[in-house]
Amino acid sequence: KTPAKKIPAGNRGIPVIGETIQFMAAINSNKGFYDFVKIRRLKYGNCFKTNIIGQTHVFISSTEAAKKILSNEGGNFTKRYIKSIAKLVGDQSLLCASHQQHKLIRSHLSSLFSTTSLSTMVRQFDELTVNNLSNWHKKSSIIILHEALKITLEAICKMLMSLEDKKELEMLHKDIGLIYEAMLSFPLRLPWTRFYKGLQARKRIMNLLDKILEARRKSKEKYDDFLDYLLIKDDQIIQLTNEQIKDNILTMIIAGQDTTASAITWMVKYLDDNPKALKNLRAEQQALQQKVSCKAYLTYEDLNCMPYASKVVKESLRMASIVPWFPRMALQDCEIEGFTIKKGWNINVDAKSVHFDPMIFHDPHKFIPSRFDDDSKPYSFLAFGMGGRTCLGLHLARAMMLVFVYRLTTSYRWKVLDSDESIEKWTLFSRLKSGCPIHVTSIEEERDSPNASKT
Ligand code: HEM
Repeated sequence: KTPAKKIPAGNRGIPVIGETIQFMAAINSNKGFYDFVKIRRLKYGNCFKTNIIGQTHVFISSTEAAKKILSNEGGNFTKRYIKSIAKLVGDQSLLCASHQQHKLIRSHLSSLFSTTSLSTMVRQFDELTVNNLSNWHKKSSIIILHEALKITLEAICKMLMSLEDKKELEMLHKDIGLIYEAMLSFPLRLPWTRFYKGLQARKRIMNLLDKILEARRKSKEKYDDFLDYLLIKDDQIIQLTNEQIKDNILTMIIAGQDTTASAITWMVKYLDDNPKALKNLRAEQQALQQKVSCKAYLTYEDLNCMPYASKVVKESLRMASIVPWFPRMALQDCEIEGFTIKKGWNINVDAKSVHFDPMIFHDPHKFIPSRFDDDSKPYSFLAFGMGGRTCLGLHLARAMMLVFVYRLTTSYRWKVLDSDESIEKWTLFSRLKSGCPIHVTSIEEERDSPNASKT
């Protein structure tokens, strides 16, 4: 006899409103919105049910469930974001497009992330990082998050559409910030709401992209960027429409800037907390510096000579779990690990809890890069998702983190000035509220004056 199916436990809250208020309270607290999930998982176990903004949400946390849902072999699930996110990124965005549209857009976009474009990106990102870091020792403090947001945005905009105009970049920076703040807000279009301000910011960005697209279509010049590739006329390939191009350029900025900058910030903090790991890392990076010192900038191949730094990056991503869960919707009634999942329910893969499962990662709250010396269990490292919706920018994100950490560890020693671990409110991706302020001392100056401190 087959065992009876279970309905996930949980509190559906009060009629209509469900647990929306508790969810919003978590977003608005300095523990971050994941706290909503954490509290319920501790109470109900690895699979629980709740109701947010009129919808049933199940959260599930295990490598087996992650495999079943993310590999989606039975075609039981589709990706689904809450309404406010869908409106802000646009309905042609890769994040929200229908299954068929997604296939078409993803195939266009993934061809852009070739080894050749990654090599160009590494060179460009390194140049931006070197310039940005060059005067840090002259300042009393540096907020890592702010600097990382600046360089990741500049790098991504150059890669996508050769946008380098400082004024336009500044405007874009502000508007992308407004969109982030609106992503988790209640979708009310009233002029004083975060959601409305986010939509206005989206409009301004669309106008800028219209201008860039129009100029590009008229231009005879060759740009070596994503936009040029997307506009190439080829009868064999179905072309993307203007709307598809614009929504997906915005999507790549949104998906790439904040995530990578937050990951860099967490990495700097974890290294400051773990002097032994930092010492190992610095030794590796300084040895590499000796080898590559004849070149002005790092190459993509140089990143292969950073085995320890690669594990530092991976461990930082595990602990930070920047995207804590992955939202999907059940397309039909199905069963996962003995639990009944009804058609139309949202089912979220709780990646953060897999990352902190002591049965998978020993001492999960400790920063131990060497844990990745051996291959990890399938579907246990989920920082970039898995399956057909895996992060498109994962190699780029890793490369940016490696370049950044190389430049930081070979140029400076640093001390974090504020150890507050609060999470910033209203952000979709987990961000340190302090932004990780640091004070740096130059390693080069230290060499020149042997009595300088070596903290
Ligand atoms: C450390 C930085 C990053 C992290 C942690 C990250 C994480 C993720 C995760 C977890 C997903 C999948 C979510 C799901 O399955 O529901 C995703 C999707 C995506 N990411 Fe990233 N990402 C990062 C950087 C980037 C960068 C730099 C880009 C591009 C410039 C990018 C572009 C995308 C896109 C386009 C998708 C949607 C793919 C699809 O739905 O087919 N990401 N990312």
